[in-house]
Amino acid sequence: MPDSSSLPTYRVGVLGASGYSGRELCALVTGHPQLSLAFATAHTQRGTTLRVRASGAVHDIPLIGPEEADLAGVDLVFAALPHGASAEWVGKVIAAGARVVDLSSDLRPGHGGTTHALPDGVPADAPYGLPELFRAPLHGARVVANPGCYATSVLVALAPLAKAGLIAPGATVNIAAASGISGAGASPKLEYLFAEVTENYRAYGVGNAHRHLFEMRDTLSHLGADCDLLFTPHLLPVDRGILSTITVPLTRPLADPLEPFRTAFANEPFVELTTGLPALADVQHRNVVRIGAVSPTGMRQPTLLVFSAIDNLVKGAAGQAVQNANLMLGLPETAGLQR
Ligand SMILES: NC(=O)C1=CN([C@@H]2O[C@H](COP(=O)(O)OP(=O)(O)OC[C@H]3O[C@@H](n4cnc5c(N)ncnc54)[C@H](OP(=O)(O)O)[C@@H]3O)[C@@H](O)[C@H]2O)C=CC1
Ligand SMILES: CC(=O)N[C@@H](CCC(=O)OP(=O)(O)O)C(=O)O
Repeated sequence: MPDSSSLPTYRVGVLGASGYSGRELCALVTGHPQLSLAFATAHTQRGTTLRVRASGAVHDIPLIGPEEADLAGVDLVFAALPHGASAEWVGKVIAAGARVVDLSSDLRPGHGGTTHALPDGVPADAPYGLPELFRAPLHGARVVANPGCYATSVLVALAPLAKAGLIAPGATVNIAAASGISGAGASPKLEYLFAEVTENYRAYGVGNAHRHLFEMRDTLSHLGADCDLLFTPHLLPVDRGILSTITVPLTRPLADPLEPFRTAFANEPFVELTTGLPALADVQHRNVVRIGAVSPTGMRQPTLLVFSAIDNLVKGAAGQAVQNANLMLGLPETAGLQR
């Protein structure tokens, strides 16, 4: 790895810095050896200050309106804006000549199931920023679609099985995933208030109604899987983290349930395998996917249970966005990221 003092420094901006992903991005950028934060924007919270901790110090960052941001004066912009609002700003960043990582679903495969036309100049086929599966197109890319948080946890867990032809054709892969409340964004909605979520646990988006199914299906079929997905997200009363429990009907039994993952991820800095079971506490504040697998007994159909844990705000959002930015800018992929 090159000595970081010999690498250039890049100016970056964060759109949506007052949101949960945006705050995490500001902290990561502030602590990154090769990135310098040129601007951070907010919508209703413009004019206020964001306090982040990075490199052992507290930093106060002024939040400006997005219209005031000098898009042409930066090398790269992170767009951490709501779906729908994001594509318009991605178009403005591209027109200003900067690179952009979009954290919303607007540019992802299947566009989160929406049919809205993208603004002029915004590519409908931006590289999907899941480096562990599709690294090559990210090197030097100008626009990258950062994956959804659930999709990251599920796709990293299923890709090795899909690529090895291990998922039984025509079978249903059952995904039960639980997310911390920060996954819903800094929303003032009643259903996310403390008194509603604490001491509680419930499913939502049931019946394959969640927008992440589009990017999961698209990606898995691209990797050669021919299966149905049954995806049921749940709301867990913790701040951050996603645990996905995935039941996979196999084409053949596996002597070592982790073998496909050891082969696929031998050299991946941000994938961890465990012979035990991954837990949220293992991954919070870290840019990792932690995977465990078990072969259940008493099944007629060969089956694998895969468990995948991530921090939704780090590997599921801001950390993955910085990992993508590192690749886009030609920096070491791990620069500025906690493993
Ligand atoms: N939370 C998560 O775990 C993940 C989120 N994502 C995606 O990242 C994006 C950001 O998510 P998250 O951080 O949760 O969202 P938040 O709701 O927490 O934050 C949204 C941000 O966008 C700003 N904003 C809202 N509307 C507009 C607008 N019309 N124009 C300009 N700025 C606006 C808000 O400003 P203000 O607060 O000042 O009003 C805020 O800074 C979303 O697309 C989300 O789906 C992706 C993966 C995981
Ligand atoms: C708990 C919770 O509500 N989570 C969000 C997922 C957030 C995310 O990663 O996805 P997007 O970038 O596609 O919004 C949800 O289910 O909509």
